[in-house]
Parts: sequence; C-alpha cells; structure tokens
Amino acid sequence: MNIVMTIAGSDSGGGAGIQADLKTFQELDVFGTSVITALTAQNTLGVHGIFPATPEFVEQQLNAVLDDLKVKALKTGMLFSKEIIERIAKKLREQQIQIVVDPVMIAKGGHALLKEDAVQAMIKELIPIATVVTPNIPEAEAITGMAIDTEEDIKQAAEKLLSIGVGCVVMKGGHMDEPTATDRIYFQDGSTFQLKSKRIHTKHTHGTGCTFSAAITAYLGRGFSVKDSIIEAKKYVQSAIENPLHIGNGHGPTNHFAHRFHSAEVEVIE
Ligand SMILES: Nc1ncnc2c1ncn2[C@@H]1O[C@H](COP(=O)(O)OP(=O)(O)OP(=O)(O)O)[C@@H](O)[C@H]1O
Ligand SMILES: Cc1ncc(CO)c(N)n1
Repeated sequence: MNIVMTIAGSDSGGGAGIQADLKTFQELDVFGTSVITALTAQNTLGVHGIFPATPEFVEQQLNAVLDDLKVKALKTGMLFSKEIIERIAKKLREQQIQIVVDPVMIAKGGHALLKEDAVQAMIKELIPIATVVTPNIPEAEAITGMAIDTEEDIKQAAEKLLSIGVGCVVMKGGHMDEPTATDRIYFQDGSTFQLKSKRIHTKHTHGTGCTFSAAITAYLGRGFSVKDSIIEAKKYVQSAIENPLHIGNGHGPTNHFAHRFHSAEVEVIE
C-alpha cells in the first residue's frame, strides 16, 4: 500500500483542508496519514474561528507518523505560523519524501490561514525542499512580491519561484480572468506545459486547491512522474468541480465521488 501524508488544518465543514485531502487520498487508492496544524471552525459560509496546535505538538504528530510509516509523498496546506513551518521544515529536510507545497494563505471568504510573518519562513525553509509548489495567483504575488496580470507576469513569477529551489511550479489559473481554467507548469530544466479545462461557472469551489494538491500527492505516492501526477490531478479536480454536491448555504465543496462516474476533459498543451 502506498502511504502519503497531509500536513494541514482541519475544516470542520469537510470541504477543504485535512478533510478534503483524506477524501482525495482515499478515492485515489493511497493510504492517507495526517498532521493537523490547526483546527478551524468553518463551514461553506466561512471561517468562524482558528485554534492552532502548538509547534511542539505538530512535531510530535510528524514524528509519530514518520517513525512508523514509510511515507512516499506528502503535501502541506494551512501551516498557520512561522514556528510551525520551521519545525516541519527541520524534520522534512532529513527525509527522502516528495513534497508538494500548497502555499495556503487566505480562505475564500477572506480569513487569513497563514500569519503574515510566516510567508518568509515558507520561502526560506519550505519551498527550497519542495518537489512541487502550487500557488494560486494571489499566493504567487505574495511570495514573489510581484503584481501578476498577464501571461508574461505568470512566467516571470514562476521563474522567481524556481530560483528559490523548488523543482516544479504549478501556477493555478482559477483566479485569472480567462474563459478557460488554465494552469501553467514550469520545471527547473526549463521545460513547461499548460493544462486547460472548461471554466465552470459555479460558486461551489470551496477546497479546489486542497483537492488538487492532494491529488498530485496521491499520484506521486503511487509512483507517477511529476508531470503525469499534475495532469491526472487536474482531471480529478475538474470532475469534482463539474459535478457539485449543492450542500451548505455558501461556497459548497468539490465532489470527490464524481471521478467514479465522470472523466473530465483536460487539454495538455506542450
Ligand atoms: N471555476 C473553475 N472551473 C474549472 N476549474 C477551476 C475553476 N476554479 C479553479 N479551477 C481549477 O481548480 C484547481 C485549483 O485552483 P484554484 O485557483 O481554485 O486554487 P485555490 O484558489 O488555491 O483554491 P482554494 O479555494 O482551495 O484555496 C486548478 O486546477 C484550477 O485551474
Ligand atoms: C483548513 C483549511 N485549509 C485550506 C483552506 C483553503 O481552501 C481552507 N479554507 N481551510
């Protein structure tokens, strides 16, 4: 059995964070383990409270999993503070595990999930040891300090991220004003490709980013290449967005059952 891990925050509403990650892992046939950095009191309408774990307890969870289970790939999501990032990075530097960093900063309703002073720690400690980083446009702007409006800006921001040391950058296009949902992928060796899918006009996009990065992690854990993991993950998230569950009164979650009965169309542009 391939074992993977998520290091992230809990979403009591079940749509994002640890809950989205574990659902994705289960659907994609890998064994999911978890390190919880913070509890959130959250639903489809927004984040109502945050109760962080101590950095010591985050480390204790990480040690408990890694001392016993052979984790092949992991993702990070909501990390909340600089202290938590530093503990995690110190431990992960000693490991041979493929790391997907989803640099979660702000929830859809505007609530901060990462303290402002933690962005630098993410840049210094975590992104350099990552296999893949998956920023949305506002996150890429916060990390690089650049305004991103055009395709050329996206490329420049990706190059800045690559210069920090990460192996592959996935610039997610969910927030771009484009008729398609296009993600642009850049590798250290200069190669690049795009993934294009139909943009779905829906408010049910809570947890799309978590689902996508968890799916990349699941495929990496199964031994897929980085490129194929990203392509398959995009199909999974597209199908999960195209078939919304219509639950809750706000931004509903993605549908993890959808891939069982629906294959999404994703165009790979080399
Ligand atoms: N309306 C949409 N239709 C189709 N695909 C979408 C849509 N919105 C986002 N995506 C896709 O979903 C994936 C996640 O991207 P997105 O930009 O939504 O992440 P995010 O903003 O980090 O999500 P989160 O809300 O979880 O923080 C990407 O592959 C993106 O292209
Ligand atoms: C716990 C958690 N992680 C990530 C996100 C981003 O979608 C969220 N809303 N909540």
